[in-house]
Parts: sequence; structure tokens; C-alpha cells
Amino acid sequence: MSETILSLNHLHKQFGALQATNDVSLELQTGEIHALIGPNGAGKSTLIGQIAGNIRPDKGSVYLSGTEITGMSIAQRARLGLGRSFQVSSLAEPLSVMRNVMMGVQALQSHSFRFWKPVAQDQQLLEPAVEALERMQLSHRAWTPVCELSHGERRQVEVACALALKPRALLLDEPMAGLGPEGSAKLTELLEALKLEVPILLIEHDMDAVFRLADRISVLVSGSVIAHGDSQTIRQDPRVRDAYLGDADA
Ligand SMILES: Nc1ncnc2c1ncn2[C@@H]1O[C@H](COP(=O)(O)OP(=O)(O)OP(=O)(O)O)[C@@H](O)[C@H]1O
Repeated sequence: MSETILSLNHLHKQFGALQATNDVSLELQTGEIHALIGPNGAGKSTLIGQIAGNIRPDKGSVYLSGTEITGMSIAQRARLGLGRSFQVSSLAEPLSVMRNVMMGVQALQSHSFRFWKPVAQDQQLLEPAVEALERMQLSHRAWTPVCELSHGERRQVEVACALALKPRALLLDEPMAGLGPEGSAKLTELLEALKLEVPILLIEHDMDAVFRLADRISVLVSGSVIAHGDSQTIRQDPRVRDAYLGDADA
């Protein structure tokens, strides 16, 4: 039976006179990919910020596995199991894929006594990194410097960094951005397999990927959810077609 992992309840966020998030409620359940789509400026990043902890909502609450996290710091949320990837890459280019993933685990554990040890010798960091790279099919690139990777492989490393922290839920912010058809198809395949282990809240403009991956889609326009449902329902919703998809995509 599916279980609610992440729940947003009546979130509101105003910037001056602009209502960037207007009474948004949604849930992420085990085993699913829930996609959040909407035109530029719809409020997707503002909503993600409220989930991840870098934006404080004016009203409303966020729960992760039944624990209220609305007032928690970004680090506290991450320790409780909220994993995320970013629109802009934060990988250390000259370092190997493995070291990048291990550093992410180390940052979260923040055990200062580890700093004198070479990161690569620390089993507690190595094991989750090895496992995450296997799941993202990157084991063969583990000791390659990030600067030698393709754009698509970098995206896979970013997801691996989040996965190595063994999250309960993953927030992925435009993971397909800038990927060609091949990179996008590969990442789509990996995320499809991953959702069975960790549910994913996916913000994405690539509608092919969204329609293939999402079990549920919420459509955000001017800060409000205007439609919610499976791919078929969303494709056929006239309000969504008017506000976002356009006839060509429907
Ligand atoms: N810190 C801020 N101060 C003032 N206005 C802001 C701030 N952050 C976002 N906004 C405004 O809030 C609205 C929603 O922005 P947001 O970045 O959340 O949209 P988005 O759906 O993520 O857009 P995109 O798809 O282009 O990334 C926009 O009108 C934006 O200009």
C-alpha cells in the first residue's frame, strides 16, 4: 500500500504584491513520480525552495514522513531524508565522480574528526557512494574527473550525490535541462527504475519526459495548482492546454 512521504499543505508565499505561491497543497507517495509543471514564472522554484528550506512560507506547512519540517533548516531536512538536485550544477570539476559523491555524504554527516583523513579511505563515505553510482549506472566512470564527463553523465552524478544520502524523497529540479535526446532518454530510464526505491517530485519542462515518467502531474500557473491528475487527464484538460501546453502538444 502506498504511503505519503511528502505533503505540502496550503502553502502561501508573497513577494511584495506578487502571490508567488497561492494555497498550494500536494502529496508525494511511495513508488511514484509526481511532476510539477508550469510556464516560466509560475512559481515552481519558489515552491521547491519552500520544500527544501531556503524559502520560508508565509502560511502553510510541509511534512516529511509525518514530521513537520516547515521551520527546519536545509541541513536538518536533508538529514531527515529530503534529497535534491539543483538546476545549476554544484559538482567539483577537477575531482573524480566518486570523490564528488563522497564529499556530499561527508558534508551531511559533518563529522569534523574526519577532516584529517583522506576522503577516499573512509569506508562510511565510500560504501554509499559506490552504491549510488551503481544505481545510476556510473560505476565505470567512478574515478574519472567530472570535467571529462558528458553533460548527461554529470546529471547522473548529481542524482547519485542525492541518492548517496539515502533519501526518503527526491526533489529533482529540471534534471533534463540541456540534455540531448540520448541523455534525456537515458536519465528517463534511470529515473523510472529509481522511483520504486525513492519517490520523486520532478520539476521539468521536457514534456516527453514528464508524460513518460509521471504517475501524477500538478500544473502550476501564477502560483496556483490549476489541474492535477495522470498524464492522460492533464493532456486533455482544456485549462492546461490554454495556459501551458498549447494545441500542438496536446
Ligand atoms: N526573491 C524574489 N523576490 C521577488 N520576486 C520573486 C522572487 N523569487 C521569485 N520571484 C517571482 O515569483 C514568481 C515565480 O517565480 P519562480 O522562479 O518561482 O517561477 P518558476 O515557475 O520557477 O519559473 P522558471 O520556470 O522560469 O524557473 C516570478 O514572477 C518571479 O519573478
